Amino acid sequence: MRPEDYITREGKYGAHNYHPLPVVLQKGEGVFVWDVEGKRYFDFLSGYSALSQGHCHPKIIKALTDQAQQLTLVSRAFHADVLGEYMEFACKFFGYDKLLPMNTGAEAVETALKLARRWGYRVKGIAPEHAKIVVCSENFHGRTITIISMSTDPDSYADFGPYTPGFIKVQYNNVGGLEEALNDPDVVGFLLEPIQGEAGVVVPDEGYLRKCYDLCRQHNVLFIADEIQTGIGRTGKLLACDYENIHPDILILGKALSGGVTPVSAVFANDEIMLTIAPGEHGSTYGGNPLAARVAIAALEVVRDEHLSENAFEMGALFRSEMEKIDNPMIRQVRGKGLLNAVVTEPRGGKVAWDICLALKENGLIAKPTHDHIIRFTPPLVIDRDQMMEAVGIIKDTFAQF
Ligand SMILES: Cc1ncc(COP(=O)(O)O)c(CNc2cccc(C(=O)O)c2)c1O
Repeated sequence: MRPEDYITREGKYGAHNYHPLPVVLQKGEGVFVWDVEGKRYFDFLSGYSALSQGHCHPKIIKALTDQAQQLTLVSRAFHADVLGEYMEFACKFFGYDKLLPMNTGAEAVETALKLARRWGYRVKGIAPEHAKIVVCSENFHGRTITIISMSTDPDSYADFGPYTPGFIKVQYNNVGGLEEALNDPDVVGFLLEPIQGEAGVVVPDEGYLRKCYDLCRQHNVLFIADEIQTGIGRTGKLLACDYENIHPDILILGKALSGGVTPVSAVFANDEIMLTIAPGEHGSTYGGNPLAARVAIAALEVVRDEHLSENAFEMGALFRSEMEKIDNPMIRQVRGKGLLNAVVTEPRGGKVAWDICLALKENGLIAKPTHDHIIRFTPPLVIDRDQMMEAVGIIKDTFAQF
């Protein structure tokens, strides 16, 4: 089959809920993927930061295949030997009393919202049905109806109403907006991304996170960090919150928690919050399944043992310094932290970011625009200096074509 035949078949039998770049991938290893015709590409999207450990990392794949021949699922009706091992390992890894295991990021975000509301009623003492959660403009936390009820992006929420109530929207990176919102005594939590991923790698001002955290402390409001995209080494620290020495009351992780091998997400909190949910009040069929548990342990061990946070910090600095050398009127800004970076482009001569991504693909590197004009560059954190310089060369040569 030709690549276009694969694409046609997907379009014939699949929902049209994505607009992928016209490339059909068949194999992945480390920072590279190969298409059905055997052409190699640098993967500079990494499954939107899920593949931080690289494609098909041998240690994670071994954990998957070993466990797959042992025990894959028992449901939570029974115990499984590896679940407690994973819970202890991950809780100590991130410094929390407990975790609640789920599968997708959206499920973990929904879980965090339920924990915050439940804590608000049972601990803070908010009147029933009155709990409110503050969220940020241009947020992206997933695609469920409650989550898009928090969104300020019409592409996410239009014609999916009626919407879930109980959210106050404030301007991201604006401490005053949060301060005003926290005057409402019914607020139980503040949910944010430490760096906004889908908004186009929007990095808030230095000190923003710390000021918000301190305001939440002053008002007995839970600081809820969605680190699904920024977490687990992506920004050059284990968590983006580490840049400002903040320990979120509720931490939400997903994506790289399983190294892109199987859906694994988790919500971390200490007992005062986590134990407000009693047996039978929340969960999921696959949440915490033995396969997920074994894979997640391996994925975190890779981040630790291969020093991926530190590598992301160094390679990210190299990437941004090289990008800033490109003298091209289409480049308006280069921004990011660690290996969560983006190039903000300007349309020129009828060409836009999509055209640049098509040309990058032809030159052996795949990346995708977000919001039309922002190209996100997020390679696996295992990328080494030589690979980074080769990829930067492709990007420079491509911009030279525009
Ligand atoms: C910060 C953040 N929070 C929550 C989610 C939702 O995770 P799940 O997708 O696993 O439910 C994300 C997801 N991030 C993300 C980024 C780009 C595309 C897509 C997509 O839905 O195709 C998702 C995310 O980036």
